[in-house]
Amino acid sequence: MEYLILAVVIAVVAVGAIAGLVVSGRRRKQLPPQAEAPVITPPREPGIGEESAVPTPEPVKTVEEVTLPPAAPALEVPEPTAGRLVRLRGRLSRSQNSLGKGLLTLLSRERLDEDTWEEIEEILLTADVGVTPTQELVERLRTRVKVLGTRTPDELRALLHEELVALIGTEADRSLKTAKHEDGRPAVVLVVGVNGVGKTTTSGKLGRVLVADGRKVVLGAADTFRAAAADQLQTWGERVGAATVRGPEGGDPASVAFDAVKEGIAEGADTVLIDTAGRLHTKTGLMDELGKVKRVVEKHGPVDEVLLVLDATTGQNGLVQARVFAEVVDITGIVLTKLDGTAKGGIVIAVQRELGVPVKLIGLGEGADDLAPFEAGAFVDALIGD
Ligand SMILES: Nc1nc2c(ncn2[C@@H]2O[C@H](COP(=O)(O)OP(=O)(O)OP(=O)(O)O)[C@@H](O)[C@H]2O)c(=O)[nH]1
Repeated sequence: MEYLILAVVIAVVAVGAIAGLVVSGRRRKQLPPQAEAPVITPPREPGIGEESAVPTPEPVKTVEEVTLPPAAPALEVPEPTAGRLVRLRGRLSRSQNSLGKGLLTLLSRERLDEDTWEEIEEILLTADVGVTPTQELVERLRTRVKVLGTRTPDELRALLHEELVALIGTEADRSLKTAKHEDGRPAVVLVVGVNGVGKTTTSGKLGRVLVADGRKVVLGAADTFRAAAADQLQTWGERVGAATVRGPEGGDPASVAFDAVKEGIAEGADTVLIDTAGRLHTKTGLMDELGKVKRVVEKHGPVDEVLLVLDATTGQNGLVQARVFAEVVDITGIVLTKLDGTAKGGIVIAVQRELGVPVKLIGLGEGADDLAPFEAGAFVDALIGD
């Protein structure tokens, strides 16, 4: 009996074991196939010239509202300077009517008696030609008209043209020294004159003339008397992409001028154009201050041009001012402004005679490009017509 019980137990255990093996085999079959092991490639060694650090992904940026600065205004392209006087010749109409046409009418009279010559003289003096040049011109015209005998209008025009051009002079060097020096230093131009003659406007217009001629320009606002003058100059500069150096209102003009040249050197500019004051905050005289500005600027090197701005409408007053300025600084050229608003075009002749310095530029209006290089022939053409 005991054997029987033992046999039954063994049989049960055996059956249980077999059943367990079958079930576990089935289960094993149901397992999903093992996923393939990922291939891990070691990071590539950086090549020559590549970044050694492993690039980290850019942090994700969130969208955020920003106010963009207003777009810079487009730079203006100034008109070329060549031929400006011809383009602006109509602006000389007041001088043309009273000086040019007046002279031609008188010279065309059948009989040129003493009274007529006196009238001719009167016209020249009224147009501010000046006493000595007037006498010289009348003398030459008298002689040449006598030689000519009968006169056609064309002959008279040619004669007057020739004599006026000779009086203005064609020998003087009217070019502006605005090219960079060989050592890389920029040319320095000082713009001087009493207040209200148009210095700041002229500096701005001249900046445009230079930009039109391909120069890189830095402007110096050394007129620290009038804050608006510095603003005005800066606006002129911004229109054509020229930087402006300025100081505090009432500051030292010489120090602004010095800094402007320093900036011009640092920027590799061709020309530094310095607008000076016509009035001062300090008790120092205008002329003392101007002398100081020039001396301080010359610590960088000699000044290349000193342009005296004169208002053509002020006539003989302008000549008095010119003399005073000439004593303090060596004027190298004259700018006659507001010739569009006067019949006194003859001032060109008088002022050159007075100072022995050529008129280099003339202002013929308030427009940005209404400043023209002066040419004797084109000027006389405009006065007496072709
Ligand atoms: N019609 C005419 N007006 C001009 C000419 N040049 C300058 N002006 C005007 O003259 C006025 C005086 O010019 P500014 O440049 O401010 O004179 P400024 O000499 O710098 O004066 P301060 O800064 O006070 O010393 C302005 O209204 C200019 O527009 C010109 O050629 N023709």
